[in-house]
Amino acid sequence: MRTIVLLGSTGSIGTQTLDVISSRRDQFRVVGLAAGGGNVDLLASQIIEFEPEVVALAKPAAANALQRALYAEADRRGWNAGEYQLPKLLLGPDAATQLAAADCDVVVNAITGTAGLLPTLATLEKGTTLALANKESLVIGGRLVTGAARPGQIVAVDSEHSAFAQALRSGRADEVRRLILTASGGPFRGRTRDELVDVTPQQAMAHPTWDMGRVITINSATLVNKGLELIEAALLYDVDLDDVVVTVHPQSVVHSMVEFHDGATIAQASPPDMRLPIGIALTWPERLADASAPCDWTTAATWTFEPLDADTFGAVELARTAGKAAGTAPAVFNAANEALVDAFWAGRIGFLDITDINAEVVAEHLASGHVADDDLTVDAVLAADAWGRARAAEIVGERA
Ligand SMILES: NC(=O)C1=CN([C@@H]2O[C@H](COP(=O)(O)OP(=O)(O)OC[C@H]3O[C@@H](n4cnc5c(N)ncnc54)[C@H](OP(=O)(O)O)[C@@H]3O)[C@@H](O)[C@H]2O)C=CC1
Ligand SMILES: CC(=O)[C@@H](O)[C@H](O)COP(=O)(O)O
Ligand SMILES: [Mn+2]
Repeated sequence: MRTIVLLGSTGSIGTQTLDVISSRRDQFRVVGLAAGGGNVDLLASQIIEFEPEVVALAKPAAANALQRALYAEADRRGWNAGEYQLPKLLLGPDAATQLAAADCDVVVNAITGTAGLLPTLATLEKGTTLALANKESLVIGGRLVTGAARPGQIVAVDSEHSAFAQALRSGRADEVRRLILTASGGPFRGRTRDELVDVTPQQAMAHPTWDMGRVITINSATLVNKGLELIEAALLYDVDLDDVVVTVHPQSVVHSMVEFHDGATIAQASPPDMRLPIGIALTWPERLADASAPCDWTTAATWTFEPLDADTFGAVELARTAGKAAGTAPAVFNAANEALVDAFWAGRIGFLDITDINAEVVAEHLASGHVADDDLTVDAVLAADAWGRARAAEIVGERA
């Protein structure tokens, strides 16, 4: 029986993780759940269903609503008031970080954005296996995160990085030549810059193959997600950023590949379903039987690969620049992006501005204020994060 703490339980990865667990109660027990507080009804039903001992809520103001939702849910199930025991509640912005340090076998970090950094570090410090969906914490924390982890302590949930881990089992580290990172290309694959000027958030949300949370879906449309994943791959598997190449594979069946020095390429293929990488992350190094359906080899299928249009989708090369600069540069890249995605969502900037303004912000940071890897601290990362957000918002304001 593996005990699980799930951070970000009400989101896309969070709900799919609980879906994996719900039919395997003999293998997993949920001991803690954390959420932001944006969906207390869903959190309440998860609490009743999985009976965690502790629940963390980032917004203290949502606590009363959660308690009301819990009693309403218990009532709906016909339980008497005395039959229902409230779990211990942790409240506030540090609640998920406190929960990450609880006793358990695996912490799944499925929070979105920078808010995942301190929970990631708390999990590693405690010595617990970290099933990492929150790529942002690794990207912005860089060597602070990898340096805090013992070998194998971080297990990737991200589909491409799970694919790398699976393919890497085919050879020794010194036999690896390159990592081939697949990208769906997003909803705007094949379009020119001119054709992207007026696209709307709703169009950007129409991902061709995956149903995901808002930020990662917009990031897939700009290819910022692939930029974050490039840095994530280099950090997780200790390869040079120039040895991670992106190829566009619109079907999202080949989840990534490893090229070895004899010319062999090993790919991991399965229909796009996050329950496979979530399942293997919960049980790593073993596979979780029947986590998802395999490919259907009885019907015709075509898998295509094409080069990335880096002129139209500049985010990957911008990420490579930030990743090579390392230190606080990836934190600024990520923070500016989070602010710019919000601005795009609110209709204050256009789609192309997301990457164009981010490039300005990163360039300014590299010219002044950049803290190098050797001097990196958590405070420096958080300060760079705050600066990146503020500077991006300022430029948005100047353009309004
Ligand atoms: N969705 C996917 O298929 C994939 C996602 N990922 C990565 O996984 C992470 C999660 O993505 P996704 O599930 O799509 O995102 P969602 O937006 O769907 O979910 C985010 C979750 O985080 C919670 N949350 C937000 N802030 C806090 C906080 N301060 N403390 C605790 N919980 C918080 C939200 O709670 P609430 O809304 O209730 O307030 C919600 O449960 C991201 O880093 C993403 O890049 C990686 C690969 C695939
Ligand atoms: C499912 C997953 O891992 C996402 O990160 C996915 O990769 C997004 O697809 P894109 O390739 O469009 O960014
Ligand atoms: Mn991914």
